[in-house]
Amino acid sequence: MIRLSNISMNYQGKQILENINLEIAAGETMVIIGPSGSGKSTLLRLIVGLIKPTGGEIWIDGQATAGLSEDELNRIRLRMGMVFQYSALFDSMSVGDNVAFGLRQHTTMTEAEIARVVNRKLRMVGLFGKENVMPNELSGGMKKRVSLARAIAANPQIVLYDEPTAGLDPIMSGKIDRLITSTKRIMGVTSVVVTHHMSSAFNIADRIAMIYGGQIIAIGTVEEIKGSDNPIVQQFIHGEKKPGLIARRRLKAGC
Ligand SMILES: Nc1ncnc2c1ncn2[C@@H]1O[C@H](COP(=O)(O)OP(=O)(O)OP(=O)(O)O)[C@@H](O)[C@H]1O
Repeated sequence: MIRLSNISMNYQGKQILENINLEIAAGETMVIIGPSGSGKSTLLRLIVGLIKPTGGEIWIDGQATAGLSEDELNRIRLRMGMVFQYSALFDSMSVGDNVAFGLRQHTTMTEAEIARVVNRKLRMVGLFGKENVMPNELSGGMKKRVSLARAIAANPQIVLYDEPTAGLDPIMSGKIDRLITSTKRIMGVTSVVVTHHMSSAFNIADRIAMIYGGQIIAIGTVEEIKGSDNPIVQQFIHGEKKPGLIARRRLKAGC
């Protein structure tokens, strides 16, 4: 389980997140939506421990992360895998070496064991036999899948996805959505997914949280979010421009 308690985050005095409270149950897929710059990626980086909050506490499986030693934090990080925006593969390494990277760094597995895991994870994401291909030979969708294979190589309990379908066509986006869902089903992972694609959000989410103005302004199941009476949420999920401005006008006009 992931619990954020009164999380705040400032960058150079600019408040990005303010008193965020969020609980994500084990095995749940939580999708985070919100306008560009609202702090969605920041939230993921806080959960994975790449940055520290300026206020509040983060709990992973009942353990508060503040005050832990670097060793203890590393043990928690090993239970998480992250699929970064733009895939973030190492261009000079083959697909197989990219997937093996964390296993070589953080485990005592033999090369033969690592090769078996790489093989299995590439099969899971539909890239069986692509170990020796270099990243620059792959399409954007294939890179995302390698990135997912790398994220799940060490059998994490939590997988964080930063815009996994950005820049992909609808067919490949659908494929990635199904992979996120099958990874949850097969491995039982807890997933946190940041996306701009509402169709993806609706396909994969157990619950959706919307960040706006540094706060979570709505949280609920797909049906609850679709039926939200918050005009900002409605404008965002229907893709209208300038949600804040239009919403304020509508609220003023009482419609
Ligand atoms: N390291 C940093 N230093 C200073 N400001 C930062 C840093 N990282 C993010 N920000 C700022 O924090 C705000 C939130 O950024 P973040 O990337 O979390 O938003 P986002 O909702 O994920 O945006 P997008 O949907 O465009 O990816 C932005 O205004 C961004 O410029």
